[in-house]
Amino acid sequence: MSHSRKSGGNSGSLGGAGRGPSGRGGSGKSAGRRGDLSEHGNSGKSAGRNGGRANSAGREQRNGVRDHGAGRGRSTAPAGVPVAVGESVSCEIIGLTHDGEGVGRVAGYTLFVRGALPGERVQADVVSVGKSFGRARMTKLLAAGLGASLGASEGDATGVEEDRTVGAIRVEPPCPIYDTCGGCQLQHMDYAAQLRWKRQHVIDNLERIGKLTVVGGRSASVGESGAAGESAGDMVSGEGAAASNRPGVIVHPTIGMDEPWRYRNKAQVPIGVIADRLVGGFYELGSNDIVDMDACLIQQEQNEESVRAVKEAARLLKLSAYDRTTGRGLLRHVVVRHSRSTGHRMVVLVTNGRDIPHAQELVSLVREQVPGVVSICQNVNTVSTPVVFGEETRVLWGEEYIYDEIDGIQFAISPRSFFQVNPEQTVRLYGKAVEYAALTGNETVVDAYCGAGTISLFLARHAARVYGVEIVPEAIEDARRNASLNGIANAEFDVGAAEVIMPQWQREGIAPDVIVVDPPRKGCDPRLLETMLELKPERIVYVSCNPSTLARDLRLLENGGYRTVEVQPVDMFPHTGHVECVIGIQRIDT
Ligand SMILES: C[S@@+](CC[C@H](N)C(=O)[O-])C[C@H]1O[C@@H](n2cnc3c(N)ncnc32)[C@H](O)[C@@H]1O
Repeated sequence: MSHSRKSGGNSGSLGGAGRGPSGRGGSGKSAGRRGDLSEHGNSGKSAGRNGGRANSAGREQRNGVRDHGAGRGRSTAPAGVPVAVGESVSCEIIGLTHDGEGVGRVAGYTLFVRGALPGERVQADVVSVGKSFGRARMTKLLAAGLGASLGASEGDATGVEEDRTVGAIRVEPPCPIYDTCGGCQLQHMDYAAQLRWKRQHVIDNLERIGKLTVVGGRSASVGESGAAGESAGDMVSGEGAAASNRPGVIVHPTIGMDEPWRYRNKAQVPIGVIADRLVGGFYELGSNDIVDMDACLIQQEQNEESVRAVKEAARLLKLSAYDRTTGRGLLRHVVVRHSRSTGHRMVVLVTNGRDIPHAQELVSLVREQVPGVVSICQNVNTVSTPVVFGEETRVLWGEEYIYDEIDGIQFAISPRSFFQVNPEQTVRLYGKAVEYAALTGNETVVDAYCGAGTISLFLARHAARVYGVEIVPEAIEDARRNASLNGIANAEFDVGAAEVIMPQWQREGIAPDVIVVDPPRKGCDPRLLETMLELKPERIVYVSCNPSTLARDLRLLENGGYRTVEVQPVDMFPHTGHVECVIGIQRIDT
């Protein structure tokens, strides 16, 4: 197909780009080891993980343990709510939210219980109550949860068989700071159970929000939308729901990792001050306080080493740390990347201002202490915002990017480019995307939300032509560089919002046979979905990091003449509540 085209569209910040464990929320290890029914309740540890700062009332009244309905809870509850703040209740846990809170029921009222797992019965202190749900923190495990509560087992390709697992699902989290760090949410859950829960979480969203019929699925029993505030359910009408003459959607077992630790190739570490000392680690669960941390079990060791080196150098040179409350201080974040395939490392200092005192000494110290470092960059961010990166990036020493390789394709990655953080699982994720695209070599393919062109280049090996669109200009520069680096001539890229660029392409006569979308957590823009329906590609492949927005978008596609054929969850972020999947979607009249 020939056409003339111009680049255009917005240049965006990376604010909406990030995904993966960024980590608020979490679950506690308060209630102890696998199979241990009663020993570990009421430990001081549980407080850090469970109620955050809002739970002092619960703590004060912990001795007033009682089953729901009797006792001395304070009557702060709205009318008709059967529990009160400070009350200790016993409840059954019937589900798990995406941020790792157990979903409990007390007399029909929903309590989100931090630290509790599906199938367990727990004692919990109520820390807040609202009209439709409340929050509690677990103080004691009363009865263990069994794997059967999580839906079908792994190894069951269709989801039709029932799970036969009866083992307890609670394990001792190996991380020593799991109680306080907000990075992981599921370390206290057996890994096989995590994989089953992730699949079930996808099914629940497809059924509840997408109104899809899933082979072997069950109706979602409890909505999480009220708590999470990010469910897409409200945006979907019941119209066109679950057309009964269509075959059900197959949701495959989650593809997990053989060794689900030390997988992250990128760390993004906030810097702050505790007792006049520069610290860096993660935000404490439910707060803006930074936990100083040198080791993280889901990070590649090389990243820990790089962050440690920067912190030590900054302390030695007496660089100031950014104070979020006053807006003063220099060093805001340290972002590091490591490539297992090339051994290359990148260090990015995100600073509140351009001038770095002793910049050359800093660079020398980092180079001495970080083997394999090929790129030391500075990104300037002077705005009071939770977004990590500012608009200006410059090289302090070495290259502008590092190289990585996935399945024989080389990638140059610059500081602000999105690049999947779990390289081992990325091969599986992209492999599925290519499989569901079912390319013969003759197709025109669009890759919307293409980042640094990663999926595009995988697709280009099997397609006639690939068009990628992405909102971050540097990522598109990377994508173009990556195409030429690999001698791939049949992929081209435009900068801009996919919902703006796609209609332009449509006017220019580009008619894709297959469209791949891989949006950020908020899902696809409605204008993009509309354009996709007008373009009528034979197949759509949706890569999603958020089952609720995925389900919302699938409903719109189904109403527009498409059928969701199969869903493959891939565990990109073990021990966190994040769930990634690839979806094969077919135009009904094909
Ligand atoms: C989940 S990432 C996927 C990147 C890529 N497919 C990959 O696997 O590396 C989502 C990407 O969408 C980009 N993005 C966010 N909003 C966008 C928009 N409206 N139009 C185009 N790209 C957008 C982000 O910058 C980010 O690179």
